[in-house]
Amino acid sequence: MPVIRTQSGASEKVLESAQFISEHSKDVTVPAAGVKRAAQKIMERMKSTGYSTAEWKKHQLTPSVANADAIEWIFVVDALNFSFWPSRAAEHEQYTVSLDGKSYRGYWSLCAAINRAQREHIEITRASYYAHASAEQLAHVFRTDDPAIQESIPMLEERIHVLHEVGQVLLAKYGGKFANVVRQCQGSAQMLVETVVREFPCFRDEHEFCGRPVYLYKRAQILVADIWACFEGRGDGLFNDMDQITMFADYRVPQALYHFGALDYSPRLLEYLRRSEIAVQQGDGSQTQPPPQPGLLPSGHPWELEIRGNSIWAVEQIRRHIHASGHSANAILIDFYMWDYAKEHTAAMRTIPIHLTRSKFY
Ligand SMILES: Nc1nc2c(c(CN[C@H]3C=C[C@H](O)[C@@H]3O)cn2[C@@H]2O[C@H](COP(=O)(O)O)[C@@H](O)[C@H]2O)c(=O)[nH]1
Repeated sequence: MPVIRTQSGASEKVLESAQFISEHSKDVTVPAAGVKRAAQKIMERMKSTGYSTAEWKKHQLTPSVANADAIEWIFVVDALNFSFWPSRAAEHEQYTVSLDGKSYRGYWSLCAAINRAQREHIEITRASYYAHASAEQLAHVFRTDDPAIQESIPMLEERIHVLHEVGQVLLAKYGGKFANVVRQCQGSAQMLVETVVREFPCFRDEHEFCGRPVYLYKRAQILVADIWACFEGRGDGLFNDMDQITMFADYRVPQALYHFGALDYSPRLLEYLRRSEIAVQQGDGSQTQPPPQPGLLPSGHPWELEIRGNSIWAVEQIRRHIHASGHSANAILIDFYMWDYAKEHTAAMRTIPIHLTRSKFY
């Protein structure tokens, strides 16, 4: 019997936070013309490719079978699914993992590292392993192809802490299996998001904006969405309230939204981001321009929250426009499409600066 929700669920808190951020933003807006352009592009794509959850398992790195092992794989990946942003500009210096003759960077390098470990008979998706694995063992799992030229996986210490934290909770309370957490939520995506942020602190993507708490819950929502997509909305992936899940406020989809004109930045924010990017790219100290304020945009900075909150709000406006045009698409499929678009059009996206904060939240 599916759970009937009463108080506002986690994703409703996210959408309400996004609206509040958008209404109180000074440097980021959601232009209606860009929303319309993006909605039309997405509807064209959905008509031509029939974009659906079936796409999820087609990638060579995602599980090809929807079963209990896939849930544990998704949980470990989404617990670590943050901040692959390189600190140097040269692509060949970015953290890279190769598998079956292909090299992967960014999010896919994480998936490749997990799959490589499994090939090496390291039980990286078992809580009994990662809850207590040593820093050396995990540094080996997330090693680069070539430490001589490539930087290490960003934020390795945070990733080790995250694995220990989530693994020990799973062992103590859920028999070591995230599948048990899923099944306890009886088909409610909202309950699962709430349970994840309650039980696993590293998923608590919560901040303060204009003096009040705001909730973004990017990784907790993408975790639920990946399970839903992997199982194509059936079995353990059957949730009765998936349409409440919002866009996942990462650092790629904002680029695609800006590219479509569904997100716009003030001149001063754009100038800051561009200078920060130059500062980061010339990280060897030979900076031709004075660096912006000391350090980069700190995590939780109003500008970072304006970009993330308006991204969620922009996707919601796109979803409403698609719905008003007589088509249906939830925020998840719109998000997946925008993320894949950003990855396919990397060159075009490169001209669009993003906030360069590294954070374990996204
Ligand atoms: N909003 C949103 N953010 C997403 C994803 C995904 C992967 N999902 C795909 C996997 C299977 C399905 O086919 C999905 O399409 C990763 N990320 C985020 O991007 C950032 C990494 O970027 P780069 O450094 O360029 O690889 C990082 O914050 C990561 O958390 C998504 O779907 N939506």
